[in-house]
Amino acid sequence: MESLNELNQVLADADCLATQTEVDACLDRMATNITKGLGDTMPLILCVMRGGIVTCGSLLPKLTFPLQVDYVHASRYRDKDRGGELEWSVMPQFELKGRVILLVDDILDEGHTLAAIKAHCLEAGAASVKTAVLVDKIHDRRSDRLTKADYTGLYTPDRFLFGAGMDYKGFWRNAPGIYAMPE
Ligand SMILES: O=P(O)(O)OC[C@H]1O[C@H](OP(=O)(O)OP(=O)(O)O)[C@H](O)[C@@H]1O
Ligand code: HPA
Repeated sequence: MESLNELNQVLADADCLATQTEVDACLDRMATNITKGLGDTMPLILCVMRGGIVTCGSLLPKLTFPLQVDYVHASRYRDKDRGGELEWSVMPQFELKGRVILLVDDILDEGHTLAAIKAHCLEAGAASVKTAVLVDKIHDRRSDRLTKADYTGLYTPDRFLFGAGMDYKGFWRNAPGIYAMPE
């Protein structure tokens, strides 16, 4: 386990790529576009735990139309900075058949996580599955199963990020804004 000093130093040494004010502006834009696209579909919002909790929790009060909320828990990084096999811990509990679904996550990195969850929802009979991410990381390792999200907050360079739901070794999901580890 990292020490308190080490974790405080991580934040102090990191580069802030987006302040909380900038993140909030991105969330406002996303909410406007989601409302335009899904406002009359009574969608089921699926929060992708754990990273999606901050983006989803921040977006929900900005979506002023009827919707339902559930979550999935799937992880492929755990506390590491490289992705592995996707491990599902919790499947959605709501019936997915016939539903318009919006998957909400913190980051689209290589794309395997959202691609797999989207495929699961479609196999379960969802009418359509859209994706919303706060961050899209720019690089050439993106899975061709999901090259871009339907709703994106902002784009970042290919650096290890934390804050706004994204973790550094399990910590700092709560950091206000988006931070990159020093290069
Ligand atoms: O596009 P990908 O390369 O698949 O990576 C994106 C996923 O990685 C992170 O989850 P992680 O596996 O770290 O679990 P967490 O949500 O518990 O942090 C993040 O929250 C996304 O769900
Ligand atoms: O850059 C990242 N930071 C934290 N979690 C992540 N999951 C995928 N990419 C990242």
